[in-house]
Amino acid sequence: MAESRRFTIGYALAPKKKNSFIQPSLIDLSKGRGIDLVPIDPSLPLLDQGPFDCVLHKLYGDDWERQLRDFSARNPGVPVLDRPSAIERLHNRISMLQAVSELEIPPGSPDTFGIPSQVVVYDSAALSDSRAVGALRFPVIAKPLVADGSAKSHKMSLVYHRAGLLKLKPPLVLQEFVNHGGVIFKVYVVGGHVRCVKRKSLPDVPEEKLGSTEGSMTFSQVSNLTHREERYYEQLEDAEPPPPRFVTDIAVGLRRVMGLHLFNFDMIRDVKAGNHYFVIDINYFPGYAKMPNYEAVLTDFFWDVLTKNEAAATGRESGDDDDDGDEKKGEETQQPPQC
Ligand SMILES: O=P(O)(O)O[C@@H]1[C@@H](OP(=O)(O)O)[C@H](OP(=O)(O)O)[C@H](O)[C@H](OP(=O)(O)O)[C@H]1OP(=O)(O)O
Ligand SMILES: Nc1ncnc2c1ncn2[C@@H]1O[C@H](COP(=O)(O)OP(=O)(O)O)[C@@H](O)[C@H]1O
Ligand SMILES: [Mg+2]
Ligand SMILES: [Mg+2]
Repeated sequence: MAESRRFTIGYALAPKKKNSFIQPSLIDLSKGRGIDLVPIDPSLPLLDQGPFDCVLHKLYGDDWERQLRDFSARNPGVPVLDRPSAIERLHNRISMLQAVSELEIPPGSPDTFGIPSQVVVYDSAALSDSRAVGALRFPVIAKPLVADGSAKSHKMSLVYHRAGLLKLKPPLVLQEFVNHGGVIFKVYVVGGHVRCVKRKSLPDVPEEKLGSTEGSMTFSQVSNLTHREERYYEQLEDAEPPPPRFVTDIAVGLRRVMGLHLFNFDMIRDVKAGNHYFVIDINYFPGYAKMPNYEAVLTDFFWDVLTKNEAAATGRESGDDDDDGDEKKGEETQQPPQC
């Protein structure tokens, strides 16, 4: 009896990511579908490793990107998830959110979306220049411009008043703080699969405090903090999720515009408008292990990428000119998201 085809996915991940994502449950489920997940050693040349049917990665740095480019040049038929040139825009908090402005969503939903007003500040002098920051309404969140996975890139300040800007260290993005009921919606995208989950966020700034509160408050990765306060759980449970169709439309649009398969985005609902949402953050290859049933979702995705790629390669060999390009590798059926 003929052996069934097995696939090998090489993964290159930082140790923390490897520990959270490469769980025995994922390895076993994938293995059962004929997919072996094999670590890539980033300290050795990528070209000396493999062979791989697909490369999965989240590493930063020019050397790694060069290695991936060389790998793709030598192995043009092997999908690399995702292309470094597509990931690049997510390393800068301005180009990241420009993707949202590029979306064309079919009309029909009563819900609307956008990004908060923001300005980029490259040097300290601009922090006291009213031409640069004068149009912003306070409070604002100061976010490091670069989102490179470092602890520093997640360190933010909620600044209540213009004087609070002076101690900040550019380059950074000043973004208007939006009262949103203390809950964010994290939308995880894995190819065609979309899943929305609720997480705690910064609490609203009461109207009476606006304009009167001095100074600033620093914080980091607030949605990952383990708060025991019941208030948060109540807020989370009570929060009405955004309509699934609306979430899917944004997810599909972002995926097309960015050319990425693996990402999530953070969305908040303006408490004032009620049906207006702001996308505030987009992350490449986020913490999928926190997504319910992530093993099955990722295994299905791997299977789709590998089998469609193989079918395309076979078509190419047999002269069937049906190559619809890298963009379509890993295209799956669209699932409605759940919150
Ligand atoms: O580690 P986790 O599970 O908290 O995942 C982080 C993400 O959390 P999330 O899934 O959105 O709740 C996290 O998302 P946020 O930026 O916190 O919204 C980032 O994607 C982070 O990657 P990096 O530090 O920006 O390179 C992700 O960190 P890495 O696992 O990629 O290091
Ligand atoms: N414009 C905003 N208005 C209100 N809260 C915000 C805004 N931007 C960010 N936040 C809060 O700050 C947190 C971190 O900001 P985010 O841009 O998601 O950075 P990170 O990449 O570190 O997750 C969000 O999860 C949310 O709680
Ligand atoms: Mg975030
Ligand atoms: Mg982020």
